[in-house]
Amino acid sequence: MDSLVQENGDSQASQADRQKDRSETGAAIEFRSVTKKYGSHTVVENLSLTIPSGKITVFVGPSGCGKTTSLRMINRMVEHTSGEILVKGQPNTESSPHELRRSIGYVLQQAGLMPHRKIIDNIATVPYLKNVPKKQARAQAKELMKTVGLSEDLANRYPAQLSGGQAQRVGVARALASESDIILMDEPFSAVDPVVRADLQQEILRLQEKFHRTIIFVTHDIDEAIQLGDYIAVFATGGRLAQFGTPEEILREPADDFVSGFVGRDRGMRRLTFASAQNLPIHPLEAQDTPWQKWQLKIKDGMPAGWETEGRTIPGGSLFVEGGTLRDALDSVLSSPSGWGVVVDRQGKAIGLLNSDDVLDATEEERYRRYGVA
Ligand SMILES: Nc1ncnc2c1ncn2[C@@H]1O[C@H](COP(=O)(O)OP(=O)(O)OP(=O)(O)O)[C@@H](O)[C@H]1O
Repeated sequence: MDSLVQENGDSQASQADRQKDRSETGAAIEFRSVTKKYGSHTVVENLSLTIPSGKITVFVGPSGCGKTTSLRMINRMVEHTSGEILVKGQPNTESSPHELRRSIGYVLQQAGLMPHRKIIDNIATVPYLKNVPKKQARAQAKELMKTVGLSEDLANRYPAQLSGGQAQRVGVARALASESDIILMDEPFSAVDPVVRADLQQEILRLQEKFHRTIIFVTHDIDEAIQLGDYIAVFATGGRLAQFGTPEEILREPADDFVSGFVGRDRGMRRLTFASAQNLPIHPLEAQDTPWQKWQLKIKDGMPAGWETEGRTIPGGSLFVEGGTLRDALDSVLSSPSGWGVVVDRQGKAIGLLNSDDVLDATEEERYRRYGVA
């Protein structure tokens, strides 16, 4: 298993500890020296990787680096050339591709819904195949529609009558209906616009808190990987696993130039995603409300409604939802026209203000805590 976290600069001891943790929580899937070739072309090279149960593991990397191939080898949609893939401890070659596909949920980029079947029947596909009585399967599918935030009114529509985001929710509901504890997701949100995508990402995190499935999620977007992954496997061109670790580990200590290039120049900003903003002082809303200040926060029905200056109202910046990260806090002060970040509660009501000096000091403290030097 040395290649699991190869070259990532961690001490051998901490690698061993992490590996131990994974085996204690149970490995859902294990790739053992797996290679995939098409003719003489190697698309996945000697992949060794342990995917822990009940967590989201993201495969990320540039186009053509073998992420989808690696995902598909799990349920034998693609057969590996050499090595071994264990699914819950059993070599996947011991089950037929047919069995594997029924027992492992799969969500595709275009949701992969059957166009001539109603939404409810699309969701109930696997239960039908398993001979669950139709009435029961449909009742369960309706429940799942609620779970993934879809209105029951959509049950009798056809896939072409849904938006991209709704179709993806149906895809997720269908994967949950299979009651599989392993779900493969291949770029499921790449075809929807950024706002819907952010909603769907939140939905996955919410569902995961409830269901604790083993999710393997493919994306080429490092931000999506950081947002969703408990663990991230970074693939490099040529089907090589460049690094495996938590998002924080990968941002803090990229294993090589390829990984550091891939995680990007603004990885310092991304790292703030893992720093809590809980110690930041929240100033009262009145703090900026002084005659000598140019800006005044407008509030309507308790919600922030922009900043007023010299008789003009200017839309506010991003809001800092209480309990957010240091990255959210920094964004709220940088994007606010007044330089004050607006703190809201979970219902969106304005409850206070962040001061930019406090936030910048906190980013310095975070660096100090991490590296031990100012
Ligand atoms: N059936 C096939 N026959 C030959 N080559 C293939 C086949 N399927 C995939 N490949 C090649 O294998 C490599 C890896 O493809 P794969 O789809 O796994 O990459 P990926 O990292 O998922 O890329 P993307 O993000 O673009 O989907 C690519 O060079 C691709 O052209």
